[in-house]
Amino acid sequence: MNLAIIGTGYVGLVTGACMAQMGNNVICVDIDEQKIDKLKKGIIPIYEPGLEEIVKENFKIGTLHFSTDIKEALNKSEIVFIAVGTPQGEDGSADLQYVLAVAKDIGRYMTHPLIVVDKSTVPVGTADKVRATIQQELQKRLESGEISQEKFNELMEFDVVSNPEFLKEGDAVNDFMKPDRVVIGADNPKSMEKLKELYAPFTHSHERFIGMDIRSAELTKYAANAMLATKISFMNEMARIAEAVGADINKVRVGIGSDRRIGYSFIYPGVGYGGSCFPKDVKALEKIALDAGVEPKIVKAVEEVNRTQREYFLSKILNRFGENLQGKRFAVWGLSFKPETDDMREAPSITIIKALTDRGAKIKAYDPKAMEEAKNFWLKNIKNIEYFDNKYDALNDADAMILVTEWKEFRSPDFYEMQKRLKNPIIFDGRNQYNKEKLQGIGFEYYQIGVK
Ligand SMILES: NC(=O)C1=CN([C@@H]2O[C@H](COP(=O)(O)OP(=O)(O)OC[C@H]3O[C@@H](n4cnc5c(N)ncnc54)[C@H](O)[C@@H]3O)[C@@H](O)[C@H]2O)C=CC1
Ligand SMILES: O=C(O)[C@H]1O[C@H](OP(=O)(O)OP(=O)(O)OC[C@H]2O[C@@H](n3ccc(=O)[nH]c3=O)[C@H](O)[C@@H]2O)[C@H](O)[C@@H](O)[C@@H]1O
Repeated sequence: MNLAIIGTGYVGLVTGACMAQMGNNVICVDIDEQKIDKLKKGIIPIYEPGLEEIVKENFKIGTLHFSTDIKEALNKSEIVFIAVGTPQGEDGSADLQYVLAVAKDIGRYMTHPLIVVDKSTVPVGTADKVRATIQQELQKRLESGEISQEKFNELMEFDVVSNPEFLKEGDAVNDFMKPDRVVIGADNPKSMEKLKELYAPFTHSHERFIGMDIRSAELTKYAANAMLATKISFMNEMARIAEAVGADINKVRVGIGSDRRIGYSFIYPGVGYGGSCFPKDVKALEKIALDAGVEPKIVKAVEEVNRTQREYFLSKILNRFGENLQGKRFAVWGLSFKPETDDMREAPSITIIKALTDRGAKIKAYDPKAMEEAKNFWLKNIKNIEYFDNKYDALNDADAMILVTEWKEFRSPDFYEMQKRLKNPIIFDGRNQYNKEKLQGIGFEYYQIGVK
């Protein structure tokens, strides 16, 4: 099929590349000219495992195109995906300005009735707003004489469908290619059939294809993210309880995860969830509920536990070194919000590094992929930070090492090399990566989450 994907970020680029890989003809559109120029030169603006290969391959064979011209892209397509950002607005709700700007463009430039698929995470009722925005633009075109009544009637056959995306960064291509499910919210059976056909190669059988009404599909996305965030906050609260009563959260995790009704995934305690989605989506769901007159007690608590989890981790460092950190140096391993990505949005490392440098500490940072992002943007205003190309070099003369992101290369480091480099053999592990007995046995002072 001929597809246009509007917004070439984490979701748009992965969707475009994977759709092209399955034999569709795809045009990826973005308003960011630099991004599109880079992509045309084969430079992938984000780090996402496996993405570069399929982008280059499909670009080369001509199934994947990049453009800043939405008009032309709409002209050549039968389905258009909206995959632009929906950041947190001032009152906590999702900011729809980018989605509605695309809807406006669609109404303005559509030359035949399109199926408009909303892939961005949006509040319940947004599909209606997208539909209304497109209709308004068509009406204007009719009134100005740009299109005839006949053409207007034809264009009004367009449809809006909800298709929330569930991929996670760091494994996005895999998630898109082999999804647990594809959710489509559509009122029109013809659009539902079309989307079923488009997604058939990804869902193999139709069992993974879940069709529903639009509002349920929109809410499904928030419910999924909030449920995953709830699991994490629950475990972070449990970790604090475990530590207070002298239990070991690592053992408790295995003890409960073995119950298939609970499962092992998303029950890893840590420094709190970050990233571009959980924080904003939990907040947006809270707003959706309040606007609908429902008090979202669990959702609020999930957010509160997450916020205070970073403080709980920080307090371990402050209890050990005191509130005044003048003259102290800390090596930080891991800056991105999770492994296998260079994304720094809402990364716990930002809060932790700011809190330490505000108290006078110097930071020696290392991350396998996110250092450029950190240096040029997210940690740009922090003076007392130095970046190293090697995880061991960051340790030299540091008072302690702080592990914030659990990249694979941190899993089994050379502890003797670490001891040689560090001023004090002290580790604050925000992701429970190591064995306490083993580390203590070789002379480390080791602090982790949920273990005294
Ligand atoms: N990042 C993720 O892992 C996931 C994100 N989502 C949702 O998908 C949506 C997109 O997220 P990301 O890909 O992370 O965002 P992003 O910020 O990486 O990319 C958005 C892109 O849209 C472009 N854009 C903005 N306005 C435009 C316009 N009028 N025309 C064309 N392009 C425009 C921006 O320049 C940017 O390149 C959000 O609603 C997010 O909540 C859903 C699932 C996973
Ligand atoms: O809507 C979205 O954008 C996406 O949000 C998350 O994906 P993502 O944020 O990319 O990454 P996750 O693997 O979910 O991690 C989110 C945060 O939770 C933390 N986490 C995760 C799992 C866990 O057990 N413990 C934990 O602290 C991670 O460190 C990270 O900071 C969801 O997993 C995706 O399904 C969803 O599509």
